[in-house]
Amino acid sequence: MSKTMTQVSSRGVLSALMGDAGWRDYYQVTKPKVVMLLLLTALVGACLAVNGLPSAGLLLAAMIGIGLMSSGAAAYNHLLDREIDARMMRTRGRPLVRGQLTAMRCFSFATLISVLGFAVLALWVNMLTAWLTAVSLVGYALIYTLYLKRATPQNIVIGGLAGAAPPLLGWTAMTGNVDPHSLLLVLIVFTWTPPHFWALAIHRRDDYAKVNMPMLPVTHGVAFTKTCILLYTVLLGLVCLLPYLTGMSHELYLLGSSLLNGAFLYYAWRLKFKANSGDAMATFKFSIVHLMLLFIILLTDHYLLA
Ligand code: HEM
Ligand SMILES: CC(C)=CCC/C(C)=C/CC/C(C)=C/COP(=O)(O)OP(=O)(O)O
Repeated sequence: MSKTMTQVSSRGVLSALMGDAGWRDYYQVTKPKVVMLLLLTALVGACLAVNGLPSAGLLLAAMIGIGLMSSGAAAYNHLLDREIDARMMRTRGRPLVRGQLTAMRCFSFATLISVLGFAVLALWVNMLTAWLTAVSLVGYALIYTLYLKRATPQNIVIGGLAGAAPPLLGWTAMTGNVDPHSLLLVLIVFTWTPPHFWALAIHRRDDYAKVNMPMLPVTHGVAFTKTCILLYTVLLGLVCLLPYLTGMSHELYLLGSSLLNGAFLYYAWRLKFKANSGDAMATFKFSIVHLMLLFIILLTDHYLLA
C-alpha cells in the first residue's frame, strides 16, 4: 500500500529531529531508573503532605513536571560529562560517547523537556514547585556536574541536595509551601546519598582516578571511605527516627525503617571489617533497595496509621 504524503512527511520530520539516534538513546540519557526512584520519593512527599488521597490531576501534573525536569537534568549531565564518560569503563557505552546522539541533539532534547516540565509545573501546579525544581536542575546539572564533581571529594555530599529535593517538590506541589516535615524527607535522602555513591566509587576507584575525578576513594583512600560510609549509615539510622519522633510517622514506619537501617548497617560494617571483592557493589545495590522500601513504608504507614 503506498505511503500517504503525511506519513512520509511526518517520518521525514521525525528522522530530521532524531538523526541517527533511536528513542532508546534519548531514553538512556534521562537516567530512567534514577528518575523513577526520584519520582517515588516525590510521590511519597506529595501523599504525606495531605490527609487522604491527593488530587489526581494535581499529582499527575506534578509527577510529569518533576519527571521531565529531572530527566532534563540527567540529559544535561550526559552532555557535560561526555568527555570523561568516554574514558571511564562504566560510562563509555553511553549514547553521546558512542556517537549515537550528537551533543546538539542532546542539548536540544534536554532543553525541550526541561522547559516543558517547568511549563507544566508553572501552569498546572504552582510557581514555588516550578522554581524549586528549576533550582534542583541547576544544582545538579551545573553546580554538581560542572563544578563540584571536579572540585572536591565532598562533591556528592553537597551535590546530593539536588537529588534529595524531590520529596520536598512533591510536598510543595500539594500545599504550595515548605513544611518542616518535608525537610525531614529531604534530610533522609541527603544522608542516604554518600553511602549510596561512595560504595560505587570504591568499586570504580581506578576509573575515577584515571580521569582525575576527586572522589573520596581517590583522594582519601578506600579504608577512609569505608569508615565514612559506616558513619553516614549510623547517621542515616538516627535521621530516619525523626519522622517517628516528630509524629509524622508511626510504629509501622519505626519498625520498617529500623529493620532496613539495621540491614544497611550490616552491609556497611561488613564492607569496613569483613570485605570481600563484591561487597562494595552489593552495598551500592542494597542502598537503592533500601531507599525504595523506606519510602514505600513511609507511604504505607501514612495510609494505614495516620
Ligand atoms: C549526588 C547524588 C548522587 C550521586 C553522585 C549518585 C551516583 C550514582 C552513580 C554513579 C550511579 C551509577 C550509574 C550508572 O552506572 O549508570 C547511580 C545509580 C543509581 N542511583 Fe544514584 N547518585 C546520587 C543520588 C541518587 C538519588 C538521589 C537517587 C534516587 C532517589 C539515586 C538513585 C540511583 C539509582 C536507582 C541508580 C541505579 C541506576 C541504574 O541502574 O541504571 N541516586 N548513582
Ligand atoms: C530536578 C531534579 C530533582 C534534578 C536532580 C535529579 C537527578 C537526575 C539526580 C541524579 C543523581 C545522580 C544519579 C547523580 C550521579 O551523577 P554522576 O554524574 O556522578 O553519575 P554518572 O557518572 O553515572 O553520570
